[in-house]
Amino acid sequence: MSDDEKPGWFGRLFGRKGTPETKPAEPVPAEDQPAHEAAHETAQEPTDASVRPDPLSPASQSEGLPDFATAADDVSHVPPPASEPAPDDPDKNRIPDELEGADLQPEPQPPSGETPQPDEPETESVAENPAPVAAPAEKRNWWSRLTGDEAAEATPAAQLPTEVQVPTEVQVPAESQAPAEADIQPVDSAAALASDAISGAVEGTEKRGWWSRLTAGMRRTSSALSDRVTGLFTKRKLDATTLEDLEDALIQADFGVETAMRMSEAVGKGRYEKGISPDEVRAILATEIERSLEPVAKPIEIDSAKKPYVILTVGVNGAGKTTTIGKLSLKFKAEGRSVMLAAGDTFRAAAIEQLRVWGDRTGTPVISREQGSDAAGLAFDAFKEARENGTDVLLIDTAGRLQNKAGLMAELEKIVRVIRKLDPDAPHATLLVLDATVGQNALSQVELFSQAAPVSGLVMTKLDGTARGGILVALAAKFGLPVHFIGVGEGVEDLEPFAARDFARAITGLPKE
Ligand SMILES: Nc1nc2c(ncn2[C@@H]2O[C@H](COP(=O)(O)OP(=O)(O)OP(=O)(O)O)[C@@H](O)[C@H]2O)c(=O)[nH]1
Repeated sequence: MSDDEKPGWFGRLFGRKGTPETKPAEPVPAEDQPAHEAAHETAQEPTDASVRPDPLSPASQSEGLPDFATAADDVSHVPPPASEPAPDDPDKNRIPDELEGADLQPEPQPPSGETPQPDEPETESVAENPAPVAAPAEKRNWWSRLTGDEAAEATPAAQLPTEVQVPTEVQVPAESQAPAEADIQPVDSAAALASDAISGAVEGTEKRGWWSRLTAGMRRTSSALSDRVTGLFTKRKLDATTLEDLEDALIQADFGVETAMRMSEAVGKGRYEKGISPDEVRAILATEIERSLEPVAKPIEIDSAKKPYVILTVGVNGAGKTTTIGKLSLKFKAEGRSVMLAAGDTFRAAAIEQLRVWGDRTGTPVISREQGSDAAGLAFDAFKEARENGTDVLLIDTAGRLQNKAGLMAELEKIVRVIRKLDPDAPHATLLVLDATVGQNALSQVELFSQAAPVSGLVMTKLDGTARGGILVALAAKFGLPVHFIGVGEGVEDLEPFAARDFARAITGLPKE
């Protein structure tokens, strides 16, 4: 069979040759979307269809399958956003009246002691030089502590099939507040989470370089891919069947149909009926992957003329937003920048707690309010305070939300509208945090989050929890959005700026150049 006759993935699926993949859709800027007037939202969530963009053809073979995230049950009771605040009231260091109490109505979790005063937001400033973190008596990973399973090494996500992976949610009672002292021991799951991530770095218990972390983190994907390549190309001449099998292996690793076809064609070019070694194939794949990723591997650039440089983080539940903010705050501080955190995930007590602990441990001020406060108002006040303090970077956390829930996405639009009352260019960066273990669902997350917020870059977490790390290449091919950071573990050193060559070599199992 010649090159031309070789059917692609769809061709083999439907018995046709070379069916082209659906043309990628451009992410839609929030400004181009009809304004969701939050006050007009009803408590009833619209159906998926009402928020999907223009009927797109399936972007992948997994589209149309159940959304992995719809199994989550912690968002259905979030009420719609309400009206906007008055931005022209500069002296109020609290939620503007128009916003006060009008937004999230979480499940009641009354604190055990005093009732927080809505007009006096809890604003925590932590000393710039935190005490060293105490060594935990026994270092176990988060999942094993949560489950009590000593043997558990893999993350929960790593143990579930892609389609049903719903990130672990741990509800922490509101009364579990983090003490202000810097030498605290974790008092709850959220605190433990942040504490573990930081303590690994502070104590230097795992002093490994990034390449070692990256290759270890990518091992599930690289082993699966490498094994297939070895199996396919050892002592075999290259023919159409071998290339089809390679294409299938690449699709299984979530590279996307179009990219998989392009990569297998690159391997086959001029080599039909000749021998090719597995290492040569890996090298060709690595070159193709690097070529795809090079244009999107862009570091985040903090414009120091903007004080603060406002970074909004968005994403679905459990994608790793809060953890990423904690890790980024350490990086920015290490660069000599002053940082402030805004606990805009006002929906989940554990998330507020988690960010406070990150703040305590990294010596970063955290603006937080009681659970259920209005997130847009909090973001507005944090921005104002950071500006008054001359803070370099303000990182705003937001509640996890499913990309197909219109009410929650409208709330995100509201946060953006509200902070733009202080600076029309804000947020200066909007990072969409994507959990690699969700596979092809990440494509729809990019599309739909881009409609609610001006997504300017991606952070991909949990590449260590999946054998389908090729999704990053599929995302690059489809959207071309900058990839700023990738995460390969829970530790603070497991998030690093994205480098195309390193990633390409790690995912194909090649040594560092
Ligand atoms: N294995 C692994 N786990 C990660 C990574 N990044 C984050 N996590 C874990 O993912 C879990 C969820 O992270 P969070 O930061 O709480 O996620 P979130 O997006 O803020 O969650 P919500 O508040 O529910 O929206 C935590 O257990 C993190 O430690 C990563 O790169 N690898």
